[in-house]
Amino acid sequence: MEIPFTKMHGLGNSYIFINTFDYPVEDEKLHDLAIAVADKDTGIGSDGLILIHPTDKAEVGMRIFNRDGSEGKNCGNGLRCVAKFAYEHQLVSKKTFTIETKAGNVTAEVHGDKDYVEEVTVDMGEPILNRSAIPMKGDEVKQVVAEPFVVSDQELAVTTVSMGNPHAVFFVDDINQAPLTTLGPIIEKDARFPESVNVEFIEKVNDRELHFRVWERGSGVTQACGTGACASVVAAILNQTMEKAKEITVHLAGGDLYITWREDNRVWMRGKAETSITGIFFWQ
Ligand SMILES: N[C@@H](CCC[C@H](N)C(=O)O)C(=O)O
Repeated sequence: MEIPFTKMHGLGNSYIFINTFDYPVEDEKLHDLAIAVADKDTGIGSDGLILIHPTDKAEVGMRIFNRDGSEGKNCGNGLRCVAKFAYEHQLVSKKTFTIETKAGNVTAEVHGDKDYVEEVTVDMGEPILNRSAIPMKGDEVKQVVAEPFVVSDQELAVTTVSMGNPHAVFFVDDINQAPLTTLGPIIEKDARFPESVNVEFIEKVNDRELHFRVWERGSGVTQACGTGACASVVAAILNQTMEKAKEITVHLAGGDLYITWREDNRVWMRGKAETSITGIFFWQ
């Protein structure tokens, strides 16, 4: 198969995008295709695969597959890239439009023009906080905030947030010492999270800034995670270390995102999206 693709990234969180308006791909091939394109040696190299697809539920649809071929329900960096692609390729004509995800519809606004969209703002919707909806095992509570969490003999405190996909957020004193590659993969697969979990470590810099590192479910360490940055700001506010309705700058490994948890309970994200390669992927 010769598959036309575009490689895009949000702050270094990179995906291979296939425009299925022009090039439909059969469902049963997507798991293997995601693994194939993501492979840096025999494929293109990325954190996964994203389909930009037609839908009657929104102006454009997005499906995201992690590096291991598993499907995620949401992807903040992917959404900004899909919005940029859709506007620059004239799949949509207005600067504000809806995108369908497996976690529901979101509204995106592009900043720039048809030749070059530089930034995108996305209304990421309301965070989901009930333990059972994360999902996380244990007695039902409305919010899991700074709950004791022992893993590999270490006593941590976890705050969990779903942005349509599950996140476990941990505060650290020094982001450079965060146990990303040691505890990240263990927490991802911890039995308390029946659907696995994305793992974030955050360090508060001041009332308006956070340092952030992520171990993503299905992809491992990535340079950035948009839903993770939203979840981390919600977690910081739930822990009463930051305030609602103020824009927080999240410093990710690949750059900055600007996140606000508004008084109406919706989380807004603003940040860059970039195109790096277009080409043809040859797949046997
Ligand atoms: N990188 C993404 C999230 C991708 C999906 C995630 N790994 C999952 O399985 O939930 C983002 O920018 O949000």
